Amino acid sequence: MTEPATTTLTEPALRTAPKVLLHDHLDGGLRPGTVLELADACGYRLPAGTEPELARWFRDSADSGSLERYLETFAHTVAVMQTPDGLERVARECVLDLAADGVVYAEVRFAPEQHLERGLDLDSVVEHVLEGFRSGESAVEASGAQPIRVRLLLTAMRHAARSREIAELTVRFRDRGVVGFDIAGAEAGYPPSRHLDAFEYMRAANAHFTIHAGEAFGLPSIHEAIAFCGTDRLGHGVRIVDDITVAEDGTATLGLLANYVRDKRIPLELCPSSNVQTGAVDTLERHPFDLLARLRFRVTVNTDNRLMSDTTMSKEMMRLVETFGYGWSDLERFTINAMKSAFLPFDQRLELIDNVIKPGYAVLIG
Ligand SMILES: O=c1[nH]cnc2c1ncn2[C@H]1C[C@H](O)[C@@H](CO)O1
Ligand SMILES: [Zn+2]
Repeated sequence: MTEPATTTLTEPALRTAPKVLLHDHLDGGLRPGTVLELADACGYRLPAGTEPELARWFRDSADSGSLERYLETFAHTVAVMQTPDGLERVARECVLDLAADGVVYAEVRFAPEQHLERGLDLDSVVEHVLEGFRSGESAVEASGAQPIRVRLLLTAMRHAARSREIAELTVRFRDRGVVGFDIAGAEAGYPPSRHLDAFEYMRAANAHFTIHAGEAFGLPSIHEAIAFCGTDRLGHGVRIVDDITVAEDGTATLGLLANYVRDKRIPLELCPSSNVQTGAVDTLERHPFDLLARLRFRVTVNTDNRLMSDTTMSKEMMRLVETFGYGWSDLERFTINAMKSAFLPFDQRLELIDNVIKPGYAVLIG
């Protein structure tokens, strides 16, 4: 009897592998064609008039080397997500696009406070997005494709002052598809401890949250997110590498904070392409992903903003494969890391690991 052969690791093969996505912004993942159509419908002026031009505009503008300038591009996606139809369509297409890429579980986030410009209130903004998710999930199921589960995280903008309200909104919707809370936006000058009462509220409610930290700003921001705010996960957290010294012979020495993050298995939501675009790292080759993976940090692979980075989960994984030489077993480990770190109840995480992820990679590994 011949051994089953290992499937060659190509991008099309990777699209068939079960993938888990923890860090993806709803307003960073629109289809360029949808941005154009929605802008047309509401009379909003965009910086480009055709799909390829607009796709390129987002990617090039996001390639700025600065988080602040990267974030400016979101004005154009947020502008077309102000109506029930706009929100539902974007949410539905997000689910369809992730499913087509082989994602089996995703936590997608957005900031409801940015979608009130045309009279919607916070609760209805969330309801429309959840409706779009449900519609997308049903369409995937009806098509006979591999099912996908998509849950929502609610983000508060760190420069604003609505985090407590958004934390309460998260808890209000906890049984209807919202599984966690986050803060995002420019990091420098807006430390996570500014939003302490929101995090204390979440902890008192036994509810989950993640914090964008250690992206544009270094260790102090990660320290605050963990020690003062009690975050469950780190959004990016890539600058934890500043607390690791690597000697010429390759031996790594971890500082107190890096040790704590590794000991406590605090998940790192790493977003390789986005990190290069915002200047959090110089190049993909110099991304600490591989060092952190070898040191057995709880690393996960994420897209951050599929439109701005012109990426997908399969592309992000393929870039890591090409840069660091990973094989199927590594990708399976990163996927299981992500599933273990999801804000779903434990039994559902286990079920996806045992019944979907492991069997999926077993076929590919051969
Ligand atoms: O990588 C990021 N860092 C900080 N903030 C971000 C990042 N990507 C997107 N955002 C912001 C811009 C969006 O409008 C907001 C909510 O999704 O979150
Ligand atoms: Zn992000």
